[in-house]
Amino acid sequence: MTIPFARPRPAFLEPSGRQDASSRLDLAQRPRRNRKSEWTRRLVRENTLTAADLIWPIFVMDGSEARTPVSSMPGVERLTVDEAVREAERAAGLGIPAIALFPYTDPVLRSADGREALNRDNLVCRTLRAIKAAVPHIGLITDVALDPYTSHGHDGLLDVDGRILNDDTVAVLVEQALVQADAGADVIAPSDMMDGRVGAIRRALDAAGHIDAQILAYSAKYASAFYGPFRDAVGSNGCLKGDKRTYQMDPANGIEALREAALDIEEGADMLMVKPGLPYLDIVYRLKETFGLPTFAYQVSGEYAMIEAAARNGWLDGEKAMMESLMAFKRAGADGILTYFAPRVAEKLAREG
Ligand SMILES: NCc1[nH]cc(CCC(=O)O)c1CC(=O)O
Ligand SMILES: [Mg+2]
Repeated sequence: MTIPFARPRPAFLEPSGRQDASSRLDLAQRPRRNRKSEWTRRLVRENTLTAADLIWPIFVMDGSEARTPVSSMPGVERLTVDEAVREAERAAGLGIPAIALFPYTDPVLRSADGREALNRDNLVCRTLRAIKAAVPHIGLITDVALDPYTSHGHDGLLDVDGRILNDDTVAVLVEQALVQADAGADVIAPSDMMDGRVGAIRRALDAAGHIDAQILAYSAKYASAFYGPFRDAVGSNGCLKGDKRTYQMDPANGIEALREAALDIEEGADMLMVKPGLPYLDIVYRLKETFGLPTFAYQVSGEYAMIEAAARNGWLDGEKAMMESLMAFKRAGADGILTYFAPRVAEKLAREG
């Protein structure tokens, strides 16, 4: 009996190991040809990842000559200012263009109004000055939001009923941005998701003479479970009451991200950020396609933790997963990635050329 379309002799039965001509498909296009060996795979590769694509977020803390591990982010440590300077030197040597600073604020310095954010001698300002003095050529990015400084863990001010006061918060964020720019921040990155803060910050920076201070707007920042380990790292987990869904975006929304970005651009944003990263690659793609501004993605703490945890359990190849995840951002159109993997990736790229 003949079976329609069946091949008389499957190729794998040929003792020579060669394909039997009668089993050959008549294909004009065989995309696999371009993948047949490493040289051609390299030749046809559409995207590349280099150290210049990386922004390294680091956690700073008070004290000197010390590092403390962040338990939910294996391999990540909080650094005292002097150690942060050392790491900034290392990053610059590896070709990483910029560092983003996040402070672990002593609980006694946290208050309902987050006033430590405006202290010209706070941890972030001291770190900015120390790195600027020692490593003048690395870009310094600071986060504008009140959550590292508030006793309730929210990014803004609350009224008596626990509601966020948008416009009063913006007034404080403007002051926070000025304090950071005065201390040497090159890029001001509002991550708070208040309405109107980019415009207010732009006007205030310009009025104060910080015309060249860039604004990296966290335009599409989602209310995400993937920030958990970060809140550990900056010590706001214990104090956060409720959630951030009245200001951070609903993970179900995509078109809204376009609107948020359009507003931030009108208000003066130089660069856009999408956060988290991997679960929101569609947003990265749409923002880049629609606006064409430099667009970054934040591979957040939970994304880092997932890869690290699986790798440390032997469940996946951590280094390969790290590289693949970062390449995915480039493929989606990101100009760069904020990632806790930054120094590891840069070292790997330097090793492998
Ligand atoms: N302004 C807060 C802020 N800035 C960066 C992150 C998260 C980054 C990460 O998870 O790595 C958060 C967390 C939050 O919104 O609660
Ligand atoms: Mg907005």
